[in-house]
Amino acid sequence: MQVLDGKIASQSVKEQLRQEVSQLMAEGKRAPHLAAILVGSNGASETYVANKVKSCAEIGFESTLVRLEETVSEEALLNTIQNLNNDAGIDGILVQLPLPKHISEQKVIETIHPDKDVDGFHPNSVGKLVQGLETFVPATPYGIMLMLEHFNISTKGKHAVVIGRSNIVGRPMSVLLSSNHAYGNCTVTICHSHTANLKEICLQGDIIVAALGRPEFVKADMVKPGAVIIDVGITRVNDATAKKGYRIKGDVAYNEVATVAGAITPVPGGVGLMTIAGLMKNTLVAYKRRIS
Ligand SMILES: Nc1nc2c(c(=O)[nH]1)N[C@@H](CN(C=O)c1ccc(C(=O)N[C@@H](CCC(=O)O)C(=O)O)cc1)CN2
Repeated sequence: MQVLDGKIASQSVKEQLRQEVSQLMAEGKRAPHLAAILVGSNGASETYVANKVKSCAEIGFESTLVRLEETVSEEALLNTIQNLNNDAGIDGILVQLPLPKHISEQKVIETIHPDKDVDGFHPNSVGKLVQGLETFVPATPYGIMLMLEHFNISTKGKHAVVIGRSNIVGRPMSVLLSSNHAYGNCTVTICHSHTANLKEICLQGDIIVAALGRPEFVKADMVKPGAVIIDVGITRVNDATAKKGYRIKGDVAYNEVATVAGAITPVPGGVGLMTIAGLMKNTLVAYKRRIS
C-alpha cells in the first residue's frame, strides 16, 4: 500500500515554482502577486489563507491579504474585488470560501476578472475547462492531478468514482479525469446524495475521489482491493483529548481503508497541501500571461 504524501508532492511542485520565480527575478522582472480576501474569522479559513500566504513567501511571490469584517456588505466586497481587478500590480485574486450567508458567492465569483481568476471558479474558466481549452483549473482538482502525476498513478482506461458534485471539486474533477490527457482518460461515474447503490458503484472504482464532506464516510467494504483512494474531505471534529480541541478527519476511514487500498492520500497532509500547490501554479500562469 502506497501513501500518497501531499507534503512530498507539494514541496516538489513548489520547489519548481521557486526556481522559476528566482530565474524571473534574475532577469529583472517583478514578483508574481496574489491577493486573498478573507471575510470574517472562521478558524479553518484562517488556517487555509495563512497557508496560502506562507506558500507565496516560500516561492517568492508577493501576497496581499485583505481582511473584511463578517458583517461587510456584499456591495463593499464587490467593490474591493473591482479595485483589485483594476490594480495592475495584482496578478491573481481569490476570495476564501465559504462566505457569510448574506453574500452571494456566485456574484463574488463572477466579479473576479477571468484573467485574475486563479481559483478557476468563474463561469468563463469552468466553460473552458469543460471544452478542454487552456484555463485556470480549480485548485483542488488541479492539485489532485499534480499528485497523480507526481506519483505516476496510471489512469488511462480506469473507472474513477467521484463522490460529490460541488463546483469546487466534484464536477471539475470528473471533467479532468475523463479528459484526453496523460492523467485523464478515465471512465467516470459521479455520485451524489441521490445516487442509488453507492456502495456497489464504489466497489467498481479503480480510483475513488471522496469529496462529499462527511467524515469517514468511505469504509473498507466499499473499496475494491488495490484501488487508489483520494480523500478530499477535511472536517474539524471536536475532540477534547486533542491539543487543539479538534481533530481533522477526511471523508475516508483511513485506517481500515488503508488495509484494502493500493494507494491512499492521508488527511491532513494530502490533498489540502496539493490545493495550495495548484493555486500557486495558477498564480504563476496568471502572472506570465500578464507580463508577456
Ligand atoms: N477560494 C477558495 N476557497 C476554498 C477552497 C478553494 O480552493 N478556494 N477550497 C477549500 C479550502 N482550501 C482552500 O482554500 C484548503 C483546504 C485545506 C488546506 C490545507 O492546507 N490543509 C492542510 C491542513 C490544514 C489544517 O490544519 O486545517 C492539510 O490537509 O494538511 C488548504 C486549503 C474551501 N474553500
